[in-house]
Amino acid sequence: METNQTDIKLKTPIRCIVKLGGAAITCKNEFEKINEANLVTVSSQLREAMMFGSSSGSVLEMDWSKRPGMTESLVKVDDFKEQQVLDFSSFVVIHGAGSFGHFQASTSGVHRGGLNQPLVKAGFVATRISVSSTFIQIIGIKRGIPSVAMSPFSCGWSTRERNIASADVSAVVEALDSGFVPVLHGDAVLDEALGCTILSGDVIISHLAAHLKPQFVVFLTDVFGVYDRPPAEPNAVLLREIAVREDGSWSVVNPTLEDSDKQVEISVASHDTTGGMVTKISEAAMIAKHGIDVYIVKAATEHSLTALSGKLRDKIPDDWLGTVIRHVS
Ligand SMILES: Nc1ncnc2c1ncn2[C@@H]1O[C@H](COP(=O)(O)OP(=O)(O)OP(=O)(O)O)[C@@H](O)[C@H]1O
Ligand SMILES: C=C(C)CCOP(=O)(O)O
Repeated sequence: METNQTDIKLKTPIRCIVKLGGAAITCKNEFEKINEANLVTVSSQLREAMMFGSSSGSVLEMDWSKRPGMTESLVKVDDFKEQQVLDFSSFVVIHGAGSFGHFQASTSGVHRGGLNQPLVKAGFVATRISVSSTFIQIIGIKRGIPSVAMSPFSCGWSTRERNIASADVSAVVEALDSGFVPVLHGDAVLDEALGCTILSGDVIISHLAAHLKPQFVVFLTDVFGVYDRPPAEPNAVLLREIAVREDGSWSVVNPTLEDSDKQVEISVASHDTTGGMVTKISEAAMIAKHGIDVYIVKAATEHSLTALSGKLRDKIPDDWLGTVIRHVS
């Protein structure tokens, strides 16, 4: 894999890489519909976690621009002159597509490649417009978080047979070192073998974690964690802890199942072009292999705030709902 980074040195160690799952921040089955309530709560929780648990202090929107049709911005340029420099811990945010991008990509087959076909080429363009608009709305609802957009396609990321072939993280490192919160997203990218494909936010987070070595990784989604079968099915059991072995294989250690190596049953929405929960678990296992704890948790809940705040690193409280994926030697 050509990743163009030999020795990555961050000025400050990175605390957390978080994925805002498309199933949580959008209404995944409705075309291009944001789940605004979740997004607002998630943004507040992110800010609180970045500010080391403090929810106090004035929140200044980073963008005071007044656009046609918008009411007057509450923030004025002069407000920034009185503001103290805020001490944020280092986070990287990646958001999934949810109801943005997956519909365009699946109807035109962008994930399967074939850029020489007019429908695929148009689909590539349409997918990128859609995922970029999600992005704009997400950073629009920011809570004083100095976020900057870094689209994988625009940063030159590409794949070969759907695996990352080139993904220079130096721009992400520079943004972090300059005090910004880089925001990346699942994207349509060029593929050396297929022409094009869809790069999932779940794969991006795993690539970044391998190179940036955060203290922990959080996947926020619309269910409490990984279940032994699709959570809508009767008697689905939440898997609280999954142990990943040196060779990347994994098994459930809590709760104790009759057959701990039994694969979990997973359903994936028909318009999902990136594999849904299947991809998430395998990428989470890859991350855990590096000794980085991964938490899969329901967004906009007390459990997601606990995970984002890093409190699970010492001890997992009995009443915490979510799935921990960690390395065992
Ligand atoms: N065994 C399972 N355990 C947990 N969730 C499952 C399982 N099988 C299917 N699912 C479904 O997986 C979905 C979450 O995965 P999905 O990839 O859609 O999340 P996301 O990362 O939030 O979205 P996106 O990929 O659009 O960013 C849930 O809505 C859930 O119903
Ligand atoms: C362009 C698309 C559909 C990106 C998909 O990213 P994901 O939702 O994180 O799997």
